Amino acid sequence: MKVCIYGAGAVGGHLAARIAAQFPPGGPHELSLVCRGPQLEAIKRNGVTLYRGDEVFTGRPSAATDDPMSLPPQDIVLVTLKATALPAAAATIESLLAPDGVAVFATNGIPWWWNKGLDVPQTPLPLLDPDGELWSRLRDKTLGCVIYSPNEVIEPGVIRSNIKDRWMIGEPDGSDSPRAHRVADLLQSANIRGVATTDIRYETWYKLLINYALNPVAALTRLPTANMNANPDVIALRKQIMLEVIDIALACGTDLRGKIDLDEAVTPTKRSGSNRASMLQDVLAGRPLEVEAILGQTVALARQHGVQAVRCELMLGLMRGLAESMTLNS
Ligand SMILES: NC(=O)C1=CN([C@@H]2O[C@H](COP(=O)(O)OP(=O)(O)OC[C@H]3O[C@@H](n4cnc5c(N)ncnc54)[C@H](OP(=O)(O)O)[C@@H]3O)[C@@H](O)[C@H]2O)C=CC1
Ligand SMILES: CC(C)(CO)C(=O)C(=O)O
Repeated sequence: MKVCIYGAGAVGGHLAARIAAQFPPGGPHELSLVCRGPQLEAIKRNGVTLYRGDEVFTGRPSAATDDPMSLPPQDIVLVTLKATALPAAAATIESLLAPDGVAVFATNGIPWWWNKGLDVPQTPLPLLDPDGELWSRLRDKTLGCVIYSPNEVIEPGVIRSNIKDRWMIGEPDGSDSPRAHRVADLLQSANIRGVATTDIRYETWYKLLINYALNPVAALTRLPTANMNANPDVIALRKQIMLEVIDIALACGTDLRGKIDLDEAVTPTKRSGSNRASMLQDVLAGRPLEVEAILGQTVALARQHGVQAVRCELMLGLMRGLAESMTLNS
C-alpha cells in the first residue's frame, strides 16, 4: 500500500518512525511523509526517530516532502496536522487520495466530520470547517482516529513518547468497515496498537474529557503533567471540568458516567512520568492553538443542548483570549 503521513510532527513522527522501522523502502508498503522546515530537512538527512521508554525506533520513509502533490495517489493518508491546519489542506488531501483511498483524521477534540451520520442536518461545523471545504470534499473518504499517546518533537526529526499508546480508528457512522480494519491492520503490522472500533464517538468523548481538563489548564499554567498532578488547586479544577464534560457528552448521547476514574485521571498512581500537553507545546512554540476543536465546539454542543458548563465556558473565554494575544504578539 501507499501510505502517507500528512503533518509528520509529534504524533505523525511517532507513527512514521515505527512504520518506517518496520517497513523500510522497497518493502510491502511505501511510506511518504509531508512535513516542512527543519523537521523535513532533518528527516531527509537522518530519517525519523522515536524514543519510547527504553526503545528506539528509527527509519527512513520512501519520500519526505513539503509538496504533497509531488507524491503518487495514496491508499491511506494519516492526517496528523493540528485541527487548525485542516481546512487549508482539504483540497490537497482530496487530490492525494487514490480512488479507493481513505484519509484518517487523527486529531484531538470534536472532529470536523462530527455531524456525518448523526440525526442532525448534514452540514459542516462552522467553528472547525468555516467554508465547508473538509465536509464537501472528504466526508465520504474519512475515518476518525482517537490517539492515546503523548508525544513531543525534542529536536527536528526526533520524537519522544511513553510506552503506552493506543490508536482507535472508526467510521463516523459507526459501521464496521473493511477500510477501518485495513488501517488498524497496517498499524498492527508495525506492532502499533491500532484498534478498529464501531463507536468512534465514545472514544472521542472519552479522550475529550481528558483533553478539556488537561490541555487548556496546561497551556494557562504552563505546567507539565507531573506538576499539575501534584497541585491541589489544579486537581480540583480539572475534576470539575471533567464532570461538566461528562454532562455534555450525556446530553449528546454518550454516557461516560462511571467509565473513567476521575481521581486516577488527575492524580495517576498507575502511570509515572511527565509530559507537556500538546497545547502547552503550542503555546511555548508560538503555534496556533486548537481552541475551537477542544473547547469551542464542545461548548457549542453544551449550549445547543442546554447544558450548564460554567468552568468549560470560563476556560473557553480564557483560551480564546490567549489565542488572540498570541496573534497580537506574533
Ligand atoms: N502531541 C501529542 O502528545 C498529542 C497530540 N494529539 C493531537 O494530534 C494532532 C497532531 O498533533 P501534534 O503531532 O502534536 O502536532 P505537531 O504540530 O507536532 O505536528 C503537525 C505537523 O504538521 C506540520 N504542518 C502543518 N502544516 C503543514 C503544511 N501545510 N505542510 C507540511 N507540514 C505541515 C507542522 O509543521 P510546523 O511545526 O512547521 O507547523 C508539524 O510538523 C493534534 O490534533 C493534537 O491535538 C493527540 C494526542 C497526543
Ligand atoms: C495524550 C495527551 C493527553 C498527552 O498529554 C494529549 O492528547 C495531548 O497532549 O494533547
